[in-house]
Amino acid sequence: MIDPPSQHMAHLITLTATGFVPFRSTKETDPPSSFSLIAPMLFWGYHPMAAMAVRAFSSPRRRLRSDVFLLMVLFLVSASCSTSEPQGFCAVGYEADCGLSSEKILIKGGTVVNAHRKEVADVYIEDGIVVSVRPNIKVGDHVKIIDATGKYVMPGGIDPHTHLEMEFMGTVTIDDFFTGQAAALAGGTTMHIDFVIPVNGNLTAGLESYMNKAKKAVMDYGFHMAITKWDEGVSKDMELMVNEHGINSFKFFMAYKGSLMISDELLLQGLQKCKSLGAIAMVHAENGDAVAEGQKRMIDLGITGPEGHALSRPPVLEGEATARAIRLANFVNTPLYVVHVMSIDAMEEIAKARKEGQRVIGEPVASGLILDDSWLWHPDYTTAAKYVMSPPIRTSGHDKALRAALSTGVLQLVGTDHCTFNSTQKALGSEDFRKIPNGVNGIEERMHLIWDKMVESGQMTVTDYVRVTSTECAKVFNIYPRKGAILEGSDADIIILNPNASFKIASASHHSRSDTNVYEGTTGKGKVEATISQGRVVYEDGKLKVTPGSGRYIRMPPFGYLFDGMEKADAAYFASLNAPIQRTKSAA
Ligand SMILES: NC(=O)NCCC(=O)O
Ligand SMILES: [Zn+2]
Repeated sequence: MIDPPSQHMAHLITLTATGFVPFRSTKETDPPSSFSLIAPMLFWGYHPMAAMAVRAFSSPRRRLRSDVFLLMVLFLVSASCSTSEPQGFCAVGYEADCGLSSEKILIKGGTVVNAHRKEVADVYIEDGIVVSVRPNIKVGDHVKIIDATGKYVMPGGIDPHTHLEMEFMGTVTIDDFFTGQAAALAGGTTMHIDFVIPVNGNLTAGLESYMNKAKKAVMDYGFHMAITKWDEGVSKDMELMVNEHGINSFKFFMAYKGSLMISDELLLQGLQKCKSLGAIAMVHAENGDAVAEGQKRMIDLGITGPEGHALSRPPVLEGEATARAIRLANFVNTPLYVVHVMSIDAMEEIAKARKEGQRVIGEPVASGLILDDSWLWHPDYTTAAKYVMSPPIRTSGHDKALRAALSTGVLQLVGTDHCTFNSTQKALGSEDFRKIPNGVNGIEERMHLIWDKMVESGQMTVTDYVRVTSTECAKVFNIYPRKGAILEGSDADIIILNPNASFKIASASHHSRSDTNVYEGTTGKGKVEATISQGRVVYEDGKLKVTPGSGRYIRMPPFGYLFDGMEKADAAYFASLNAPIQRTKSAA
């Protein structure tokens, strides 16, 4: 658990976690700039003391007390370190080089896997880019050699669905762009796409706020944007987001009545706007009005615990909203992306639409593929509450059906919806399940869980694993083959996975700031042993080496492959109308 809200805190965590003296910049007199972020290279191996220290700052009350202590320590630490705050961020298109030293790396003898093929080959990396992929590459001195014999060399995972430092249900998700991304890297994910939540409906203010949050980023990231209200300003701002700010997807919440939920009328406006901009419309598909009724029903029945969450929003409400969104997208003739598909009901609506030729993407998440809802009935509140997310984790059987749909191409890519709250935050709903902050962890666990459950079990090929964890996301959001592939010219975001090693998940050793983990105690085969991000080894031998501020904002251009040929379908539609009919005016 590490999350410095500032560079100063990063120094402190380095001290606490490893006992190292913080790296002291030789450029202390330089003016504040993003370069100052490069100084503290955080060597972050797991250490029980670090875990204790981090956990000690988890609960809001303890945090307040410890913040005073931290401020004192920070004052002392900052006296000997650069005091510069991060300025700006490494944005693709603005700065070619963020000033980080590049590494030359040769990964030797592994099985290199892309979504389209696997081959035994070497991979040579220079300046953050894959330079060559072929057998027997010879290199000179000063090249770091990594022996990957017997291991898989794959594109780093891309998580299409995260919520870092999100204000939600009266609190803020506990992982921010530092801890959340560090956790991601430790688990083999090298890029994620987070959701910008507008400020009072204002998109520009929302983006500014998230750009600030992301200043401490340690890996590449992109943004989707939520749409929570509709007027001329929002419509114009959507144009700005796409054409100026590199956002090519907008999310519409059909649930969370009274906060994020939008009406069908707004959804329709939004779908039309997305189509005109070449942006992907995404939906959280649950019938929010019916959920509110279901919640009232449970409370009237005296069901106030976490089980009430699942009982109040059954699969039929997810299926209904999914079907509605699909039909509206069909009416508009624009692609639709359904986030966190949690039930057979929703999955079957997607299957039906795809069979009929509609461009619908279905994203299951790790929790829905792996877990079942029996946890919500656990007698211990803290245990039960950590499984509360929306749509809910379903009864046993939905998970298996979703895995089958993923392996057969009915669903296309896997996210996490990493939206983590610690047990103190989850306790906000101890008297009323409606107040339990919705969300579970997953950003660190996804790559391991999907490997073990899908590949190790024999249900999915290794190439399909790469497709669902990385390549398809890069393609849908139009950043392939820069991301999602190990090809000459691709970004060197790479993992090395040992299929014979094992993993064990535990809150005591994970890198999230949370004190709980919904996969607590889970073991499996297939271990990410090294993560390379932007051409630098950031995770190796169980240790993280991350640099706050080194994460780059990845712009995602509009009109990705899902829009190819859409205009022909539009033309066919107009031709089919057989209208208007020329009528003569009747004499009467
Ligand atoms: N899924 C969830 O429970 N929390 C995050 C917000 C959302 O994606 O609905
Ligand atoms: Zn959602």
